Formats: sequence, C-alpha cells, structure tokens
Amino acid sequence: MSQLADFQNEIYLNGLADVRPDLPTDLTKLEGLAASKLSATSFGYVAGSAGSEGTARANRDAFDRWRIVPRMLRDVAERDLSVTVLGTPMPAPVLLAPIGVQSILHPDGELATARAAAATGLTTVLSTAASHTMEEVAEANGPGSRWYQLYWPKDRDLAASFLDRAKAAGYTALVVTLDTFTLAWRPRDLDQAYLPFIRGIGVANYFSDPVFQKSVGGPVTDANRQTALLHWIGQFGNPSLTWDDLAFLREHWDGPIALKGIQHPDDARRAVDAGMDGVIVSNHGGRQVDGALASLDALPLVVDAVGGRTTILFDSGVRTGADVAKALALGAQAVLVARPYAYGLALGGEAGVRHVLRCLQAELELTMALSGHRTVSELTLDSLVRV
Ligand SMILES: Cc1cc2nc3c(=O)[nH]c(=O)nc-3n(C[C@H](O)[C@H](O)[C@H](O)COP(=O)(O)O)c2cc1C
Ligand SMILES: CCCCC(=O)C(=O)O
Repeated sequence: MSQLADFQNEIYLNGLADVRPDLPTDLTKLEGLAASKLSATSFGYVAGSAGSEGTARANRDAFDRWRIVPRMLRDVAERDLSVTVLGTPMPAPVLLAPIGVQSILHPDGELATARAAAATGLTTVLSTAASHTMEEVAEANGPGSRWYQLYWPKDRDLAASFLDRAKAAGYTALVVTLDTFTLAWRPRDLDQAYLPFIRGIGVANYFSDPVFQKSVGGPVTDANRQTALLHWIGQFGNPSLTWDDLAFLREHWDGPIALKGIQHPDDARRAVDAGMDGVIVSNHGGRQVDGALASLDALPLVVDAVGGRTTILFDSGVRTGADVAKALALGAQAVLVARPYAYGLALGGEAGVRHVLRCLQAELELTMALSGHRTVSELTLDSLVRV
C-alpha cells in the first residue's frame, strides 16, 4: 500500500476506512470500472434494470431531491453508528443486500462477500439464488452475522427444507422477497439472450437440497442436469401466493421475518397485521417494475403507516454515505446496499467488497458528524429539506 493510502487510512480517517489505492473512494465510479472488467453479459445482468430503466434512474434522482441541513456546535466528538436490527447488533446501519449468482462477478462469489462482511462486522443477507450453498457461505462468514433471503418456491417441502437448513447454518433472520416470483422484462438480458441460471449459476442451494434431489430422482449429475434445470425453472417462484400464505413462514421459522419489496403503505400494514417483524422498502433496484415509484419516495409513506410498530429497512439506489443518512432521516432503521458491493467484488474480490463497505461506513460517519449528528437516532426529518 502506498504511503498516501496509509496516511489516508490511519491518520486522516483515523482507521475508519480500509481504502484500496487501486479503487475509487467515490463509490459512484465503481460501475464504470466494473463495465470494463466484466463480460458484457455479466455486466448487463448486474447493472441492468427493468424496461427503460426509468425506475432505476428515479431511485437515484429521488436522493437528489432531499438535502441534508448541517447543524453546528453540537459536540460530535464521540460518534456511535451502531444499531441493533431484528436482534442483530451492527456497527453501522448498513447491510449487504441479497445478490444471487455472485460467481458471475468473481469466482469466490458469495464466499468472498461473506468474508468481507465478517471482517467489517456488517450483516450479509444470503440469496436463495446464490452460486454457493448456504452451508459453504456460513462457513466463510464464520463468527460474522448472516440473514437468509428466501425465494419462496412452489414446493412447500422445498421451502421448509431451505428454512431448516438456514437455521441450522446460523442464519438468524429471514428476509422473504415478494417482488420477484419471476424475472421482469429486462432488455439488457433479453437482447444478449443471457440468463445465468440456464448455465447452472445460482442453483447451488436447489441442487444440494435433499427435497429438490428427491424430486429429480436423486443427486444432480450430468445425466439428470437438464431435468434438474427444468425442474428449477418450474419451481423457482410462486405467483399464486397471497397474504394468507404467510402463516406458513411463521410455522417454519421461529426467528424474525422481514418482507422485502414493500412499496405501498397498505402492504406494510398487512405485514404488521400478519405478525411479520419488519418490512424492507425496496423496488429491487428498479429491476422488476419499470415505471414504479422511486423506493425513497415510498419510504415516508410506509413510515407514516407503520413507523414505530415494526422494523423498517430500505434499499434501492443507495450509493453514498449521504444516501444512507437521508434514508435513515426519512425513517429507515438501516439500509441495504447491493450494486456497489457487487462491483467491489468484481474489481477486487473480498478486498474489493471490504473497500466498498468501509468507505461507505466512513463516509456516513463523516457526513453525520459534519452535519451535527452523533447517533443514528439523531437523524430525523428535521435533518433534511426537500428541494
Ligand atoms: C445482480 C443482482 C442480483 C440480485 N439478486 C437478488 C436476490 O437473489 N434476492 C433478492 O432479494 N434481491 C436480489 N437483488 C436485489 C437487491 O437485493 C436489492 O434489492 C437491489 O439491488 C437494491 O438496489 P441497488 O442495487 O440500487 O443497491 C439483486 C440485485 C442485483 C443487482
Ligand atoms: C431469479 C432471480 C434471482 C436474482 C435476482 O433477484 C435479480 O436478478 O434481481
């Protein structure tokens, strides 16, 4: 590491960040670098969104309409960004959003991500569509903290098996993604005729599952691989699910449950009524319903409806420390970030993910301190102005 980087990391940033001299500290620049490093198909899958990508743009634009109003002389010498969310203590209110198929970004995929999360103390949310099994990822995450994200398959026994395995492997909270029972109209992938799953990426948790294997006549080998892939396609999502089905989750998971993909205040109310422990206000990074509202615009509506009655998390469009501060001020207890760490993974493996997480944390801490906030709870609507 260069002397300048040592100076930045250890003296100027007081050990806050873990800046890699070969990666940008402005995290909005990662996408451009990842575009040159990845294949056109992999990059298109990750960077792409639904339709005209208008909702993905709206997610970003919404952050610009809120501005932080710095306050002075508030003694911010001691700062504490820690929070506890759904029973999990975290050094900062930032989680690694579930991202499937991470081996298209780096051969170590979710294993590298889990190691980076453990190194920073932040919580990683593992996707059902991961390229490594949940047991392998748990081992890589070691003493770190991890949640499990369920893509709820049609076969109830398979869903129950996923939950049992996640529990046994030390995943402490369950995130149930509701907005992606099938992939949306995604022109970048359609135009490149690309789908990672067809190449057998993102099916590790299915192919390793005893219930899945029983359905395809035994362990997946070259002989039944095609059958297994077709079975996966049929199983992956269930468009018939309704609110009544949530009782199944409660029966099979005794830890906290958060519903991901909530945008309407009535849906947030229903989640609370159904006994869920939290909601994640998310539009899947604009990857599902093009034309949908910006996730940040949905956040205050959900906070109005259920704030104080449940845990509210947020994602879609978070790129900087200031973005995190704005979402927290609007009422989220923590945020999830996806594409920035995906690009970090592509550019530098585990160290690249660590770079992104530590930069985001450091930038958040400096933003909060310089605008007069010592703790996350001090960020309120009063910290912002809408322009
Ligand atoms: C390549 C990619 C794969 C994703 N895979 C999953 C997934 O398996 N499960 C899930 O719940 N969300 C998935 N998401 C959505 C993210 O968890 C998150 O909601 C969204 O990307 C947040 O927006 P951001 O990318 O602007 O941070 C994926 C997103 C990307 C970009
Ligand atoms: C089959 C969907 C898994 C990945 C995903 O959620 C996404 O690409 O957005």
